[in-house]
Amino acid sequence: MRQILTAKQLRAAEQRVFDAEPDVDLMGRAAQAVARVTDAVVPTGTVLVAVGQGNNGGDGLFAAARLAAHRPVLVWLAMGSAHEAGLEAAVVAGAQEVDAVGAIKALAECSVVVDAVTGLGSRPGLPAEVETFAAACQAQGVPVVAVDLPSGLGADDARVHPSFQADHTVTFGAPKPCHVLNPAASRCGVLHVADIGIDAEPTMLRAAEESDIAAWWPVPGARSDKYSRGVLVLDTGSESYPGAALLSCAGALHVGAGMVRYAGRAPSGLIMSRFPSVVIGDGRAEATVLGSGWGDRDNAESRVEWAKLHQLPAVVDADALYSLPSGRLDGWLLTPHAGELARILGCTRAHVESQPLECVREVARTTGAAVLLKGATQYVAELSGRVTIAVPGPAWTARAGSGDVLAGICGALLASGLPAWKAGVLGASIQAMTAARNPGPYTPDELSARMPAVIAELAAAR
Ligand SMILES: NC(=O)C1=CN([C@@H]2O[C@H](COP(=O)(O)OP(=O)(O)OC[C@H]3O[C@@H](n4cnc5c(N)ncnc54)[C@H](O)[C@@H]3O)[C@@H](O)[C@H]2O)[C@@H](O)CC1
Repeated sequence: MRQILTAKQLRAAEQRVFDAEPDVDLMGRAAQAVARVTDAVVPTGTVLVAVGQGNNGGDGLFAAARLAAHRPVLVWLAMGSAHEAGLEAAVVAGAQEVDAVGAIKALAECSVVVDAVTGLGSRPGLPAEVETFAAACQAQGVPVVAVDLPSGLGADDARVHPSFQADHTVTFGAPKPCHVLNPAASRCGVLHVADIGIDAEPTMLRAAEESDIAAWWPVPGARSDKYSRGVLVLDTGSESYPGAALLSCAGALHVGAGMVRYAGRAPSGLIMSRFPSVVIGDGRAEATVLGSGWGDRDNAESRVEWAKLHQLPAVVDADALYSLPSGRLDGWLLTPHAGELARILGCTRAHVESQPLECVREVARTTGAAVLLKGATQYVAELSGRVTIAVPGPAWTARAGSGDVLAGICGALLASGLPAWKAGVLGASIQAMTAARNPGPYTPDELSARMPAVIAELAAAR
């Protein structure tokens, strides 16, 4: 599990290191990591280091000094002044200074640019000259290694602003929100988290890794049976949208539900012809899935209320999200995408996309349910405000039907006895991981059929 630290938290962690060891050279360690990644990404040719006036520029200058020992290095003091000791070290090592015009001209011969204009202290956006330079790097296809974060982004911000588009970003101690929240994360390229001796303490924002998914996956044991593995009732699909019923069955069955009952309105013959192990009708169950493919169902409220009355943990998806019963929904998992979350909150989709953490936490706080916000980055918020980001995957899954499969997956995991937040994180992650291992435009049901192999791989790795 990776802890994600805000700029303030990282600075506090840094201060603890300085308090314990006042002479520690964190900047030297940061510079070493930047130089190492730069050499690994583009081993030869001229390096152009764009430098700002703060400590991020200092990292860049000490990295320039290291690089100048074995390859040509140019430095551009983009904000006029710069970290004095860093500049001296770079010049002594042989780095050549260029001005703004020289920096743009030099791009034609450079093999890599190091962006050390701003880091943790970054205000969003760039001065015009730097913005022109950043655009020129991209237009000319010169690879960019960003120090801590692509200058122009805000460390704690999901939004994009005029910024560098990095191919690689070297950050220190722990990822910051901009490295994991989209769309900002899409400006970071490959993220390298360098250990410079700063410890990341547990925070309210963290990112799950494949090892977590392997450790948490509910693998049956010698004494397991269909009931102990969990019975799931699917109330999904409708006459208008029978496909959603099939897709939720596919999701639930392919991640190992002990038993799936189908109690929705799609024709039972259709379900049986595709999934003969499904039992038709209500009955004993440990969890239910509501809403996928309901369309404009007339008794939506009463069906959702029914689950609450029977204290049946529910995955609430799609249209059922607008029929939530009053009171706390402890143990439930809501699975909205950004548009659905916006409708629940009464705000715009753009607002949800620019403030995903705040929005997903708000719905978890007001309902008591865990909330899985689906999208390019998938967040699971709990009542406590803790947010776990699921393992990311490729955009191949961004298509109709993926959400129906995901609801079935999460339902099976909920029925197995997992807490709702964990069912959400595991469900979103297994779909993403399966897509990553099977790149291509597989349909959501085809992809679900490949999940058992991924789950077997995870189980074998424990
Ligand atoms: N905090 C830590 O634990 C460590 C920090 N280090 C480095 O220090 C950095 C933080 O240093 P600082 O606090 O000096 O902050 P920055 O170096 O990020 O930037 C602060 C300076 O940039 C200017 N600035 C802010 N936004 C700007 C913008 N959009 N365009 C142009 N100029 C802008 C500010 O006026 C200020 O002078 C980190 O990102 C990292 O690179 C490392 O040396 C190692 C450890």
